[in-house]
Amino acid sequence: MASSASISRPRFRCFDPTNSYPATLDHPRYFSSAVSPSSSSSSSSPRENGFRDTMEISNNSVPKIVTGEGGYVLEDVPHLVDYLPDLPTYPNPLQVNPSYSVVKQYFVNADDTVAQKIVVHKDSPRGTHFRRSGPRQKVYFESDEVHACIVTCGGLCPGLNTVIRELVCGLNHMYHVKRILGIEGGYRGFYARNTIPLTPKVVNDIHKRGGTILGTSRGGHDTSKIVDSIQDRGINQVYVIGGDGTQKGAAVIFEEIRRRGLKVAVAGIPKTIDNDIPVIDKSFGFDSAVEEAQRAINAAHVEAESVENGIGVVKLMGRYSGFIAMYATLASRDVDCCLIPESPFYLEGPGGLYEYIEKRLKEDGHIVIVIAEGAGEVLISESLPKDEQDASGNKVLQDVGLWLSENIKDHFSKRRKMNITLKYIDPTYMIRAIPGNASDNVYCTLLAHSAIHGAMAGYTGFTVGPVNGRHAYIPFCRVTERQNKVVITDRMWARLLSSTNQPSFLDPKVVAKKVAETKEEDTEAEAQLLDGENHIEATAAADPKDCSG
Ligand SMILES: Nc1ncnc2c1ncn2[C@@H]1O[C@H](COP(=O)(O)OP(=O)(O)OP(=O)(O)O)[C@@H](O)[C@H]1O
Ligand SMILES: O=P(O)(O)OC[C@H]1O[C@](O)(CO)[C@@H](O)[C@@H]1O
Ligand SMILES: [Mg+2]
Repeated sequence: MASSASISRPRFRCFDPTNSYPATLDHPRYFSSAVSPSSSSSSSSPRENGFRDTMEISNNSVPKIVTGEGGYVLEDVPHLVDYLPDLPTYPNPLQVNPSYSVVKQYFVNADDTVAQKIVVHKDSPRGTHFRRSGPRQKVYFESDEVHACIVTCGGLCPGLNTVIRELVCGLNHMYHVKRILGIEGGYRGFYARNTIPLTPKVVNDIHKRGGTILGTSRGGHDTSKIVDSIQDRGINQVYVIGGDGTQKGAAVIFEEIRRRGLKVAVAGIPKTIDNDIPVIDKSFGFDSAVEEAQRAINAAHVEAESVENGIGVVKLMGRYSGFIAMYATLASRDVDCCLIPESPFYLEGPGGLYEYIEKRLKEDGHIVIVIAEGAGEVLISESLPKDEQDASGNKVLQDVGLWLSENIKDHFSKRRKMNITLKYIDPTYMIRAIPGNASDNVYCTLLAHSAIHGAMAGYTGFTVGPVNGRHAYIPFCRVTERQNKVVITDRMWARLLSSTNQPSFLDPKVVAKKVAETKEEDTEAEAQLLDGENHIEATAAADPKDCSG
């Protein structure tokens, strides 16, 4: 837990195993939450800079927490020397790379950490930080020793091929790595499929294509078979691209690798079109999806306004999080109603959806509704109960767009005897299959490079991603412990409501309850809103979470 900076304790130095100089965090306490700071079970390993007594690292994979003055907390990521203390280091080849050696301060300072909260009050604690990503002076792999592999898992997402390309080119161009394997067909490909040798030439123009050249899958995560395959093939850097399930799978692989004492770095690159991964500012592919969704919304609008009482319904992806629907709605300005999983709605009666549709039809002659695929889950499962799961254990959702369209037609044609024309558009898989747009492609480069620099520097068991605009290494557990969701008591959702003029579908008592719940449980969600708004009053405690369980 964050301790008061006023407590007097010895001045320690924070060890960064990848720089030749010690970091100088004031009064940090370097410990694992499972091992008391006074225990010294695993800290006696010699380090090349001689700082072996300045820290304690657990043999167990538990959060590495450094606390400092003013409520400063660093949630650090594992490093290979945590369990392989005698690893040699090498100068980073970028030191003599003509492109990079001229860049002032190209190497990341050992003390650099990235704050999770950037809106603070005068007396608020400094709060949680993550290790800043980027190249280190020293690396733990020689270039010709590296045997990397890349795997893509879960659903498709714009930009997947760009990340693959940038990993291959980055490893090759920056670190002269020649041996890179593509694992075909997701996790199961480690033990059930062939591998593809990846070179810059092979991946040269794959960023122009949607999907993943490696293929993907759900399910099939057999940890020991996967780690056997890694060990048998002599792979020592594993780059895993995928969503929350994939990052959980990567965490288990990392644990097994650590248990076997292998010199293998495991780096996760978060992929989620739904933007449901927490901590990071946003996920790659999200901007592309929002942009592509405009075409479907535009079509729905054109259809709806061309006929009498025209209703356009567009379904967008978002199993548990309505970010795509919310941002596509805000961007389009043609949408009259946006329905997302986080905001329950109802159809009948005063303040309900039917009443609102009728009002819009009377006033404007048409209405466009955007619905996220996970919205109205309670309503739909009441009328069409179904309990199916995909191979990864995710609930298979019914087609809420179709369900809503049928219900609207039924209500207005049969019960209200109104002549309506409804067009339902489901562009979900068309959106998911496009290549990344320009901004996502640049973002993918940064993610890939962060992952490469981290693995080369010996970090492992981490996910990369921007936190308040600065790229950081985030422990797996922090991105898998919960899902990122739209906070409907936040200003962004209020902006949407004021832009569409739709009812909130919530009575004031429910809103008050939501506000209370948000403050209690979901303090971090607010810290990484896409527009960068923070609610520090809800996060003042800044306690590091033990997400080891
Ligand atoms: N708890 C877990 N432990 C180990 N492996 C897991 C776990 N959850 C999911 N996986 C594995 O991760 C892979 C991807 O999971 P999943 O299908 O849920 O997609 P995802 O990564 O969450 O992406 P998407 O955003 O498309 O859903 C699958 O191969 C699955 O078996
Ligand atoms: O049809 P699939 O491959 O199961 O994917 C559908 C799911 O994948 C996602 O796009 C996440 O990748 C969800 O929005 C959606 O529910
Ligand atoms: Mg998932």
